[in-house]
Amino acid sequence: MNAPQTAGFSSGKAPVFDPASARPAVVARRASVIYQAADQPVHALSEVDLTIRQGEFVSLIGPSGCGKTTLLRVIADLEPISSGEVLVNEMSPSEARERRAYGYVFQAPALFPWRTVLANVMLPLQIMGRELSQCEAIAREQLARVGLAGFEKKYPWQLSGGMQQRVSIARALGFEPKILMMDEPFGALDEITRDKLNEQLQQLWLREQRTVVFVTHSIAEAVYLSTRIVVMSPRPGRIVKVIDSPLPFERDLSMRDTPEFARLAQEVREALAEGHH
Ligand SMILES: Nc1ncnc2c1ncn2[C@@H]1O[C@H](COP(=O)(O)OP(=O)(O)OP(=O)(O)O)[C@@H](O)[C@H]1O
Repeated sequence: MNAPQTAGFSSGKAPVFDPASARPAVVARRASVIYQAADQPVHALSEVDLTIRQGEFVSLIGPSGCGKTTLLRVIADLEPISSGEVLVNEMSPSEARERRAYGYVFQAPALFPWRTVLANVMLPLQIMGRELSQCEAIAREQLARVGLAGFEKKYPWQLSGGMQQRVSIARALGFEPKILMMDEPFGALDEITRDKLNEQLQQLWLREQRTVVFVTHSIAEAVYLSTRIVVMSPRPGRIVKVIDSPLPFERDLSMRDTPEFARLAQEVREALAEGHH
């Protein structure tokens, strides 16, 4: 794993995770998921071993059907494992879910069209039983963090796709989850919007030091955002390579033109190709 890179942080800003001392947020040991389909069982995940440390930004990348979403769902207690073990903050995924460890952002923003932007972000906090004024204050703060101050009274359908996705990120961050799970959150967006959101998400991660598990099909996105890239392969769904990023924690989009970025992208591409054989 890489040495912690703290250069460039302004004073008073804590460095992002130190791999040497960070505790494991997620541990999977020989975790398998077999779906019982009508004709034959589907090995969606086969003996996956993976440790994700607190504060890491980990991307899962691989071709369709390699088990990325299944792995995300297993970690978030949305899918049981058939065998093996998964621990989240040293608890079972269901215990972690009860303690509201997760924030989940899906490919489609999944906002309620009849609720305003503010009311959408407030909803999970209200369900948790927080006081209304507190819910509103937190929701306003989270919206400001994703650059949506001033849009509180709008309805989701009055916003662009990228803005809607920022609302769902604000909603997921509202109850301060320890782990942010993101399943291809920007897959449906145009490239320019996607670049902008990638940049904002990277800055958010840098600021908040939250653990992020991120599913993507895009090599460039995985390389730009991640501290570690998990390359997966289908039939059966498995991990073929885990790549530590040598890039510094502070990034901007121009970094994509550097030789280091190109080298890392090439390494991911090769691992994906190997997994296809
Ligand atoms: N509920 C289910 N019942 C049966 N098979 C399933 C179920 N969910 C997923 N699968 C199968 O398990 C495998 C892994 O699916 P999964 O959605 O995790 O892959 P993925 O890598 O996220 O794919 P994509 O990139 O297309 O979203 C696939 O072969 C899929 O068809």
